[in-house]
Amino acid sequence: MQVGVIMGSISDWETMQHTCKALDDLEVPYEKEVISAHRTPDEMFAYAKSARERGLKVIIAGAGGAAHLPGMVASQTTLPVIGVPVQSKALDGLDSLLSIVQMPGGVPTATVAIGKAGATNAGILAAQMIGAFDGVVAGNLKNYRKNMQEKVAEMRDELEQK
Ligand SMILES: Nc1c(C(=O)O)ncn1[C@@H]1O[C@H](COP(=O)(O)O)[C@@H](O)[C@H]1O
Repeated sequence: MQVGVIMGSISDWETMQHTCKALDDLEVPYEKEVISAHRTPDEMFAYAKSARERGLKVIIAGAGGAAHLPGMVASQTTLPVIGVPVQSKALDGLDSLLSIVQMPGGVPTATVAIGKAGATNAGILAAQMIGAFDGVVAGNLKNYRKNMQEKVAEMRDELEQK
């Protein structure tokens, strides 16, 4: 597996399924797991520490509220970590976003937007990181962009009918 997709709770799946969909579309092999820095700290450390030797290239971590999972995973690996802020009920995901993005200097996490669009972008960004060194994935990304452009062309046709 090239990408590890982890989430703090099964309740994050509604968001994180969009990360998995993007990786499926781009044909990047991934594994998925529920792991929490707060609720399963020992497993979180073991996962992060063993990630590189297990062959992962990128970790995508989604969490909501006090979203410490991406940052804590990043502290235990030198693989790139992409954090997905899950939209929380109480604060609409602003808490998740700030918990993930405001890392101290020296331990970065790449941070995407809150919710579905961010989750999709996390998958694409991971593919782009891998595609920097992998011609097959780079080709899949090129096709993905081409499809997007074709969809915009369809929108233009549709707009003309309005
Ligand atoms: N932010 C974290 C972490 C963590 O950062 O370790 N573990 C769980 N959670 C978050 O708690 C929220 C509510 O979880 P429940 O729905 O299980 O109560 C989820 O969005 C999860 O990501």
